[in-house]
Amino acid sequence: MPNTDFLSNPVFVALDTPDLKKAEKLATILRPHVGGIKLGLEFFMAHGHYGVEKIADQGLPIFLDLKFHDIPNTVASAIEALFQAIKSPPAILTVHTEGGEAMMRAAKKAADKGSKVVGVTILTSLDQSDLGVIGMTGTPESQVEKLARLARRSGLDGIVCSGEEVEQVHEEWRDGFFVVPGIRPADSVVGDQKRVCTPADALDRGASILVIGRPITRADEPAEVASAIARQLRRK
Ligand SMILES: O=c1ccn([C@@H]2O[C@H](COP(=O)(O)O)[C@@H](O)[C@H]2O)c(=O)[nH]1
Repeated sequence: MPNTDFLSNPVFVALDTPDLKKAEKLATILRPHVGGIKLGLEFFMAHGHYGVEKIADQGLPIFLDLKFHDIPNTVASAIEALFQAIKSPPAILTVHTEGGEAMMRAAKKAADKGSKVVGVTILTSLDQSDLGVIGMTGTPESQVEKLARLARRSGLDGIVCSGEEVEQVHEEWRDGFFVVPGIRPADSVVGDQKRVCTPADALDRGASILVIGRPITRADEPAEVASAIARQLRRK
């Protein structure tokens, strides 16, 4: 069974690097200060399930953020292949909600061996004007609400959304699991994120876990930043 012991510290640090040694070093120094580790496409492309297992050996729950988006058969087969290859299933997996209901159902069924499956709604790097350019009408909030309903109806465990929408969605889906990236402690560099929120605000609004990458991993002292965030969240 996957390690889901992340409720004591809701911070999942995103180790977004293709460098296995660097990821292992960061995992080692951050392990006492975070609740889990998020690995994404650039790490998986470079090291596959072998790399995921190396990081999982450090004992923290793994959120494998591969954002599956394809037809139902392909997504289900990809998840089954992952589960056959990997020693133990990741605690959390992602699919794109825009893949539709049948795809989400197939993903959840394939992942039934123990991973939570959450649906990515509107990426936190997009704002209202970006949605207009790709032909989406409505605000990010209204799109996220609509996609959250679809994810829930499709049997997913929860969604990925920004701190700007999580309160509203949590009101409607009380037992949903809400993953919130786009987290920026006050004064940190926003970079390519557009819908951002501080760690404390995201938690107050109903986030289940917070995904934090560069504000921690690119700090001069990553462990100090992670530990300060954990202390701040514990005081709440
Ligand atoms: O909407 C989304 C979905 C996923 N992410 C991922 O979260 C981290 C954020 O990293 P930062 O360095 O803290 O910006 C990254 O791995 C993304 O792939 C997201 O940002 N937004």
